[in-house]
Amino acid sequence: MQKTRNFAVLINNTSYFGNFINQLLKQDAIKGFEELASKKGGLFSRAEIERFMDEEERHDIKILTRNTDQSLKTMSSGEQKKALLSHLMAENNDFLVLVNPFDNLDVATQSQLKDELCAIGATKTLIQLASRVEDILPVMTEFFKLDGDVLIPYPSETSFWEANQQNSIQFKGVIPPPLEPINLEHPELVSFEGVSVSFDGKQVLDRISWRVKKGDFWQLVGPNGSGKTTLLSMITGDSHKGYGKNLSLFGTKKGSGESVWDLKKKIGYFTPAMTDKFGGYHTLEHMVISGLHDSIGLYVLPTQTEKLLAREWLQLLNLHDKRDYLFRELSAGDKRLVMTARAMIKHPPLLILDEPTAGLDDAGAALFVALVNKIAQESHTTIIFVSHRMEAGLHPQFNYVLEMRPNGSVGTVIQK
Ligand SMILES: Nc1ncnc2c1ncn2[C@@H]1O[C@H](COP(=O)(O)OP(=O)(O)OP(=O)(O)O)[C@@H](O)[C@H]1O
Repeated sequence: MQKTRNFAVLINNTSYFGNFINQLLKQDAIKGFEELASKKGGLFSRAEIERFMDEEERHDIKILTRNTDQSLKTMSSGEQKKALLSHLMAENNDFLVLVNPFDNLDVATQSQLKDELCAIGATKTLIQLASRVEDILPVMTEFFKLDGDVLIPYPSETSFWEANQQNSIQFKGVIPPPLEPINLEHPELVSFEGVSVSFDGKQVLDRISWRVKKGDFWQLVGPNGSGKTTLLSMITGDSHKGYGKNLSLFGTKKGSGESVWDLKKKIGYFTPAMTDKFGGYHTLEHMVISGLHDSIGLYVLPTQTEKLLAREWLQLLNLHDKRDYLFRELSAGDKRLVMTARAMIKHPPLLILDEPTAGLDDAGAALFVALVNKIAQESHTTIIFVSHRMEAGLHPQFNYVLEMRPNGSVGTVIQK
């Protein structure tokens, strides 16, 4: 029997992969992929999950979650991906296009999905678009790179790997200081003491005790569905689950006076979803300055001092030449650097980065990690970095590891 041909397509933050995917799914003939013309394909991607989520929320149409009462939105990333994959398999497609299939997944779920995809790839053609070379499935037989909208074929697997090695990256310059430092009296920013959380009678977190102090650098790690987002949303005030629990933020017991707005002033927050639905018709300069006004995008005239500070940040990020570009014109990697500068410009006591490298290519992730390490070294800001992937090169002082148990996740501190 002839071996199935599977196609790896390396993408980076300047690849126009939307067009390529549309052509594949419209059954057009694409050079190098001719055998797929007139075949039926399915799409396995984050955007597809979001499309189904929209269907549920706006039109009340449950497709991926037909067999459960839970909504797609409240499922963990792993649960959402499983639901999409079984839907695609039931559709009996001839081929599947996978877009960064392992993003947002913890190590164990990644490895399960990897096994499942390799098994599928033995009989069904896979086209894997990958931003990270380490994600490329071992069943791939054909290798391409998508540069802008140009598909570059590699004559062999070896030539592909040789051409795509990574080098380490450094920033030049220092982290610009804040306009007005925010002074905190209390040395402890976050203190969970035996906090448990349940949803619909099912316990998700079991007696969490976690203390985060001034200047700490933490990585929060845990499998999909272990409760990382739930923990973070109690800190940022986006979940009411923290009230009535033994949780103190910046020295004040949650629910005893401080408004969510007061809390948000002390926290810089970034997660890639923040800009997914954002039009981005603001210049880079205004985006960075907007962090001083707690908005995304600037809706007031900036002062000269604010402009000077934004200039320093953009110079550090090597984006000063693009200061008048619109945010939407940037690559995904550059957008995240700008959003981090925006979150960091006032040097908040706490900076939370929720899966900030998901979907970035190797170069983009390495640059992002270098910026976070630099912020940790050169500022007094406490960092909580959430990521499933042990980012090569990230230097946290501690890991807070959530481990799933039948009665909810328990947490362990690991000093690095
Ligand atoms: N509002 C909600 N209603 C019902 N269940 C919920 C709700 N929010 C979260 N859950 C459930 O709680 C568990 C923990 O979810 P959470 O999103 O905090 O995990 P996570 O570690 O952030 O996952 P991931 O890494 O996939 O994002 C999951 O089983 C999820 O389905």
